[in-house]
Amino acid sequence: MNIAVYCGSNPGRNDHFAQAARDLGIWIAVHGHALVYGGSSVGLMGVLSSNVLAAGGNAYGVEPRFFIDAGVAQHDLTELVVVDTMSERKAKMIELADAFVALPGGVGTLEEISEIMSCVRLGLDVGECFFLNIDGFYNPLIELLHGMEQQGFIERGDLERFHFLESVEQLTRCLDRAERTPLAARATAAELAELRAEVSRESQAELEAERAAFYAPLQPDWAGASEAEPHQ
Ligand SMILES: C/C(=C\CNc1ncnc2c1ncn2[C@@H]1O[C@H](COP(=O)(O)O)[C@@H](O)[C@H]1O)CO
Repeated sequence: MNIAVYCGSNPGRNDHFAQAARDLGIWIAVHGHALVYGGSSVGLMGVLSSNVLAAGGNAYGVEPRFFIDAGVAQHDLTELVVVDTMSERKAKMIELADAFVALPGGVGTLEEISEIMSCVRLGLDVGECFFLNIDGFYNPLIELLHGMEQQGFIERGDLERFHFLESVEQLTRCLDRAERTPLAARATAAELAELRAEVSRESQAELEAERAAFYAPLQPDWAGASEAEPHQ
């Protein structure tokens, strides 16, 4: 599956964000998926893509020419698709991807995932829309969406199609399930809540083992330094 990930061009101030980008990148590679992303080497985008590549996965960048000229494109991508405008980039990423994930980020991330939310709401069947809500980063957006529903701007059914997950473990379970489920029969938020409850210590241990196996051949000092406390 081609997984589009939108995230900050800055790393943010919470180390859990980079840890999540790293874990998601490794998971994408180890599980034979491909990353579709904005193509930059900076911030969380850089952490994510470099970990996909380092773990032997495929990463497709879609980068406007002016960012390449500014020197922020990631090196050694599987393919760098060069476009002229930000609008072209968004359209190309939608064309290439089967599922869409927003990690923490700034207004660029919000703009990109908002287009996906809008497509999902209009029933355009672009693919499922996930938010990685690390340490409650997206809680204000959840609140805003509920406010929109209460004020009659969106329907409860719309809300249920935007999936907010609290950890990489929960997200990857849902991505696995999205891959196996025909678009028309994909999960509602209630079903995903049930699935979240099922996420066991075993799946966390599995991810930890994958990460440990990946880092084992590397320098022990920076492998250790990169292992922050697991987040939940
Ligand atoms: C290259 C310049 C400044 C460095 N800033 C960025 N570099 C690369 N990509 C960026 C930059 N700023 C925004 N983006 C794009 O927006 C999305 C994420 O943005 P967010 O606002 O950080 O969430 C992502 O698609 C980036 O491509 C000087 O021109």
